[in-house]
Amino acid sequence: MSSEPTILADTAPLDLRLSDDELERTHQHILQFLRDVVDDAGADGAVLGLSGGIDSTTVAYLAAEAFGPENLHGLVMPSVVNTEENMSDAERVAQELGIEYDVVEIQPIAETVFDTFPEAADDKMAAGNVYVRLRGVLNYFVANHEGKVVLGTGNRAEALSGYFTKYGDQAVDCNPIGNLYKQQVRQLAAHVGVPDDLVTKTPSAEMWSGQTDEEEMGMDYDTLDAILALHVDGPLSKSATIDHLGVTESQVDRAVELYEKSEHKRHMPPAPEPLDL
Ligand SMILES: Nc1ncnc2c1ncn2[C@@H]1O[C@H](COP(=O)(O)OP(=O)(O)OC[C@H]2O[C@@H]([n+]3cccc(C(=O)O)c3)[C@H](O)[C@@H]2O)[C@@H](O)[C@H]1O
Ligand SMILES: Nc1ncnc2c1ncn2[C@@H]1O[C@H](COP(=O)(O)OP(=O)(O)OP(=O)(O)O)[C@@H](O)[C@H]1O
Ligand SMILES: [Mg+2]
Repeated sequence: MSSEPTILADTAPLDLRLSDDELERTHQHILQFLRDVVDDAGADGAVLGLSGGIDSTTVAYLAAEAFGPENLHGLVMPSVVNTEENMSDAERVAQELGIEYDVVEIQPIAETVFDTFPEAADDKMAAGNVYVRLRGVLNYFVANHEGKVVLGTGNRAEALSGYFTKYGDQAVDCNPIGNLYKQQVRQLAAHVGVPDDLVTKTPSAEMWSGQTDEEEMGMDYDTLDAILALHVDGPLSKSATIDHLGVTESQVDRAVELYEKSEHKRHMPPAPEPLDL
């Protein structure tokens, strides 16, 4: 007997989208969250990296609304792995919102790092993580100097699947959209006025040329969101999840694998238990 569900195989993935009322309440809740983060830190606004992708664009729109565009500083940080389209979209976002922004070419900095261990530089994952971590260094360089906090752009699907670089794009002071699954981020993006072409753009971590999140993770975000929400983050068993969503066993296994392998990224680094000395 095949383990592939037949009756439910063509059903749409679980729709996690919020109602209009829920969406607006979420919007206001995040605005208040952002104001509280800045106030509690006694900060003079915030810094964030702008990639031209939906997550950073949505956070930029929310932050500009929460505490004013004059208090937001965007950093666009291109290297050889970024497309010109994404980098010009990132600048377009900053210009549209009227926020201060700088374009910082990080390729020369990355080359200095790569020269230290040339064999590691040929490892696309290790090298890709260098770009991500360098952006974190620059975000904090500016934040320290300007008395600002660093805004994260991670969403719930990324957090649960560990789809981020440890101490790279994870190195932030708060995650305003951290409770939202990717499909909810898309919904909120449209709600706050993010241009359509950015809402529908294919998600990419851009750690190497041509990378797409969905190809690397092995499924589209709607499917990943749904498996995470129902099974990893929710009450359904594996077989019930397969039946309910019409997904394959290997897709559920893959989502669980991503979750379990990244457990270490969701905790402070452990130290040995205190000894009874
Ligand atoms: N069990 C364990 N306990 C404690 N530490 C453990 C560990 N396993 C690995 N580690 C440590 O973690 C390191 C691996 O983690 P890490 O350095 O993060 O690297 P890794 O998880 O291998 O790669 C990052 C992943 O996140 C994706 N990403 C990154 C950045 C942005 C985005 C995006 O969506 O924009 C996506 C990227 O495409 C890739 O799939 C190991 O080298 C080791 O130091
Ligand atoms: N070239 C870049 N310049 C500045 N910041 C960047 C750049 N690339 C990535 N980032 C930062 O790293 C974050 C994580 O990247 P990620 O790809 O997950 O988000 P995104 O690009 O905003 O959206 P999407 O996931 O849809 O591509 C970005 O939101 C952004 O803050
Ligand atoms: Mg991206």
